[in-house]
Amino acid sequence: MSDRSTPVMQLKVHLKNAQGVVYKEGEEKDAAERGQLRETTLTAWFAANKRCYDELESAGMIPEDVVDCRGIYYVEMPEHFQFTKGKWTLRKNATRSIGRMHFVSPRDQKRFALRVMLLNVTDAKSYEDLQTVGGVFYEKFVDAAKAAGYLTEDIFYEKSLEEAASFHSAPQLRGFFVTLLMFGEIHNAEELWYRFVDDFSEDFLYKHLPKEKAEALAYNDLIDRMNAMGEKLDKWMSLGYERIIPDDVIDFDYCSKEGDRMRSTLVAEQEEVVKAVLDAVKSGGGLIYVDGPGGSGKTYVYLTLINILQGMHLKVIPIAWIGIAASLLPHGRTVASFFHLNIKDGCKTSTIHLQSAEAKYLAELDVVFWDEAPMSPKSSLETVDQLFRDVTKIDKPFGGKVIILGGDFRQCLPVVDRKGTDEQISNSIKRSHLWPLFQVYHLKTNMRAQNADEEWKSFLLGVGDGLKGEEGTGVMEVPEDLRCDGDLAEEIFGSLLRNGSNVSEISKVAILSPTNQQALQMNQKVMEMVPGEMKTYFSVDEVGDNQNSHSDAANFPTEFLNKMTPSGLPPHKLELKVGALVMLLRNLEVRNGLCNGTRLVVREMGERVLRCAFISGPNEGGDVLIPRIKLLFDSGIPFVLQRRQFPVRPAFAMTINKAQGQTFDRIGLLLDAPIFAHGQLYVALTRTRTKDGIRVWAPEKVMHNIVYKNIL
Ligand SMILES: Nc1ncnc2c1ncn2[C@@H]1O[C@H](COP(=O)(O)OP(=O)(O)OP(=O)(O)O)[C@@H](O)[C@H]1O
Repeated sequence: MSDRSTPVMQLKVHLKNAQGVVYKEGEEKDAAERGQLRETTLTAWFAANKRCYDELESAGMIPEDVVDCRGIYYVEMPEHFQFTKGKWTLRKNATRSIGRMHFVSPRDQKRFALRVMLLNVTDAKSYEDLQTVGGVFYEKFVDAAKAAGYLTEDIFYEKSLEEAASFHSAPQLRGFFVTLLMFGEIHNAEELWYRFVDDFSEDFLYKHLPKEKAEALAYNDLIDRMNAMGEKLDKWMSLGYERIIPDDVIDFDYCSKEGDRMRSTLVAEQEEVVKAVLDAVKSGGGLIYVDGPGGSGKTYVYLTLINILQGMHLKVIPIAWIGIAASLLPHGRTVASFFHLNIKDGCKTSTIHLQSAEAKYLAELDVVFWDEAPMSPKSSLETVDQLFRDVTKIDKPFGGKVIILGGDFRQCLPVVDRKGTDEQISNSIKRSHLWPLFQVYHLKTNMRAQNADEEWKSFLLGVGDGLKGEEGTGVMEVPEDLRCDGDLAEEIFGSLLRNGSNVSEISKVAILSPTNQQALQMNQKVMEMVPGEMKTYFSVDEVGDNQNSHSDAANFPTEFLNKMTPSGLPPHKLELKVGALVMLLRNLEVRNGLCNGTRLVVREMGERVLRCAFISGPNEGGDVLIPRIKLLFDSGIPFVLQRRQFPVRPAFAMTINKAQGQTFDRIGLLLDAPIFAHGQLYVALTRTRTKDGIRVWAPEKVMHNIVYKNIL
């Protein structure tokens, strides 16, 4: 890191005769000609190399006043020479710079391949030299880079598809391909499509459809899967297949009748919410927050309302902050993907263009249902407010739409990296200037566990409301009948694993802990208890923000990167067994239930593909293929960690935050590090339907109930 104060020099990456120029209107032609004459850092590098070789040929040596850049990479030039007046020259003073090549998106195939060649080739005297590999000239940079073996990613993804195709199921293979496109750096999507087109369209071919129709249907399925994730297939490829709009015609009559039927079953407090929403719709806008602990029927009320409103031909969209909650709603989407929020800037902006089809769709929406709202940062709410004002051109909150937020402030709040309590609270939607505009309705009756032990239910509410635990510290004794004094892994998983219980039984139990580190260790322990052979997958780790020069990357040796397992990333050394439970770490396909947090069981372990099955939910038992993808992590570190690995972690144990939204028959709560954040104890203890399902391991037999009362 001694380079910190070294100046950084940006180096151009442009195709032949495509250097940028500045021009005035009307002078374009002159400017273009001028541009071609002007040397850039790149063309000057070619020229410097050429001069070396010309001198060698004519004089047999390189004179002292000539730049000798033989064996020097383009990005290294500023370390040795200076660039003045369109030429690389000997440095006059001692200041050295670090070179960085301009970032190029992998989707800009030609320039990306050129950049890859520049990273790996020295002594090039021209573009043609870069395009010549092993004496063969390649018309395209992409082909040259492949021939030289620098685009190994393409080969990796091709092999992944080959392996996935052998597991054989066309819809799964299409899902797999979409994941590869979205999370890999694929430069040859079209080529891969044509290579595997028969595998992609096999289900339609099987129905004896003509080949062209079958391919069009498969291609359309890719478009729809991409759209459902808020992405566009034509970013990767745009082929001339006929567009077949999915058949999602709404049966208004059915919705209207179903809405009426469900409404007739509501309890009074639920009916009050329905009435308030219908009034808001009638009066042309309204903001409502539905508060309710788990099981109080929030989702049931949303479903009732969605049916009623669709029966009235209104446009509604259900969204949720976390993927798992979104996948439980009909056509549910995550907030960030639906509104194209920039996660990188903390959701302060959206990338939706006001002239786009998405903007038009938003302007036409009538009602938005936003579940798990307390987990959303206030910036997301404020950005969505502004977005609706912009797309509708109506300067009212949310452009006059009806917005229904729902959730439970007793549960965990938005995660703010490495920040303290104050930041967490100030990041909550309750601290937004929009919050006072929401009318709050409370659902209190637990509709899920109506027959459960009243005393336990009221104990849990006491925990959630911060009435249990010592004032200030939250310390409370672990109730005697919840205590585990022995080995928690053994108590929760021992007999299940020894007796060879089926997946469905094993999936109904879990160990929860406040920190990632404890969960990782516990997973290792339980994985060893699982019968069968262990397979180890090592990740490929790199420093990768595409701006780093060779010297930056060298500051972070691979062994150092390998040791990192930040939360949200799979480990470098991923140990799995057939029958092991794993948790997905990315929203791969929310529409199909593949969300960040979804638990799966491993069925088959290939080299580049895992075949897993859903263990719960509407897809239970269904197979899914998981590829190795590129996962990025840059929070709190001075570089981007790029890890290619299966986006899964063992899921016998998980953090309490990850368990939010899931229900188990039995949990073990591992508290060798104490609970530290708002709502964690409440979330942990409410994951089971009954008290008998809970075992707590805690030193000194105490636990901490942390509740920020000013957020409730
Ligand atoms: N009025 C009702 N009539 C019949 N069943 C109901 C009613 N309200 C809720 N339920 C049922 O109670 C259970 C819990 O309801 P629901 O899932 O909607 O709660 P929730 O508040 O969304 O819970 P969570 O926050 O845990 O997701 C569900 O099985 C639901 O079908």
